[in-house]
Amino acid sequence: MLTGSEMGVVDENAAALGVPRKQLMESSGNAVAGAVRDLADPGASVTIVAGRGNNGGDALVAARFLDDYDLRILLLGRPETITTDISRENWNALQSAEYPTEQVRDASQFDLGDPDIVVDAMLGTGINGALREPEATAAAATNASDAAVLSVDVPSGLDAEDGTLAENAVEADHVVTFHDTKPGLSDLDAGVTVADIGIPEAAELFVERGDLRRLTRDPASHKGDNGEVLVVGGGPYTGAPALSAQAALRGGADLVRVAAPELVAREIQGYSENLIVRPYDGEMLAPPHVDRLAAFAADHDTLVLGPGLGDADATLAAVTDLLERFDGTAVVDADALSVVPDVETDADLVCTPHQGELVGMGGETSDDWRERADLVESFAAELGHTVLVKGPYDVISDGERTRVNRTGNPGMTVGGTGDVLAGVTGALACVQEPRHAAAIAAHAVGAAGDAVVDERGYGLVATDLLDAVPPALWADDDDDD
Ligand SMILES: NC(=O)C1=CN([C@@H]2O[C@H](COP(=O)(O)OP(=O)(O)OC[C@H]3O[C@@H](n4cnc5c(N)ncnc54)[C@H](O)[C@@H]3O)[C@@H](O)[C@H]2O)[C@@H](O)CC1
Ligand SMILES: [K+]
Repeated sequence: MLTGSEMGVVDENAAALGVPRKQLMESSGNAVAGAVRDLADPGASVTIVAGRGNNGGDALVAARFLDDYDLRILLLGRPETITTDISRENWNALQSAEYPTEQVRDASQFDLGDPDIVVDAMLGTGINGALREPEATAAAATNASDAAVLSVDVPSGLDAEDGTLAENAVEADHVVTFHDTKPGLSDLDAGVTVADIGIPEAAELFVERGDLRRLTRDPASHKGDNGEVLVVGGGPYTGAPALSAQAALRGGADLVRVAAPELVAREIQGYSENLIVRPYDGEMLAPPHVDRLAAFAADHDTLVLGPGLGDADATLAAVTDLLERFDGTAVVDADALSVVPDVETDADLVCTPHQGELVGMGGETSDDWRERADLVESFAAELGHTVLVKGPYDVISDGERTRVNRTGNPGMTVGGTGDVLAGVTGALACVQEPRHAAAIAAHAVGAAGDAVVDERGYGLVATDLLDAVPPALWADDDDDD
């Protein structure tokens, strides 16, 4: 099952793979026509009630496949108010080809007549709230008629995010939905058909720009609403935690703090005035620090644990202890990864190993990315956490669902890029499910690296990625919806 917004992600991923939505609309329309044929023989009267969005567009396409039926095509509203280019193009095609179209300029003009079939294409996944006019009147007339009602994608009035049905929704007898079923459809007293509209499986497997649609930023949000990240790192190394923390800021977090040993805290602060550094005594993380750190960590949305910590026994013991006392989301990277297989924690972990670290954790790898994807999935299931294995094809899995990211380039084998990835993942995990955070971060950091190399060639360094992360996350690349 896919929600309406998940469907938007998949559909834009399909476009990124070269299968644009207009092609999908053609398939959807064909599927709608097929469903009409299943209900009545040629010659039957079919009234298409089309809204102004892409749901209506699907039915406008269907009309061209139903030349042997007695058609009426009603557009709810004026053609100038059609909301998408592809729907408008399909409307214009019907005009040019002299199909029997009519415009319903306001609800009082709506006359459904007495057709054998009503194709309900008023509203699909783009609905918001109860039906407004003229859809409300059209839905009431549809519900009152004796016609068989075939709804396109969802009955108009069904919210495909949560499956709730508006009180004035269309009462469908049949639904032809696209690609996958939607929330709420199984509760209806209607026959539901799922039509394959030619979305490649890769649109769900590969992380593509459609995944960036999950990122939203509330215009009314306040400092903190977009995430507070605590980076626990540093000791033997200072650059790594500074990179992760700056990357978390570039990844959209509001507040990023670094907890680091006193010995190196000033040095870490010295890299950037954007960082807030909280020192703890000594020169490396050790068990006596955990009490204070655990309390501090609880005030943050996510923890990024590992960058530059080193692998001293005392440090790893402290990492274990900290994870056992934490119940939020933690991105675990670098030396901290080695404790994960044995740790008992209520936290949701996102582990970000490269293939060497994966093997060190007890996972298996393979040169073949498909095989590796399967291995990572099993390993994530075994751990009970999300795993992002870095490589030319990054594999992200929570043990049940597995994604593959293909951005990035050989210039990114340089040190520090993993710290950047951990930081961006930590930021995104403040506002996304862990698996989405990891997938989007892998995609964006890889794309940032690609942008830097496109511009300047190889020889990139990790700090180059920082500036390139925001456009890779938020640049609006949307073509047509
Ligand atoms: N996303 C996808 O993968 C695909 C989507 N397709 C179709 O596109 C549909 C979604 O299209 P859109 O996003 O354009 O949205 P819709 O066609 O569902 O509706 C959008 C329009 O409805 C208006 N509207 C919203 N709430 C309303 C309410 N309560 N009362 C009256 N009007 C309201 C909006 O202002 C907007 O003009 C899907 O349901 C499906 O039929 C297909 O063409 C193929 C692929
Ligand atoms: K509909």
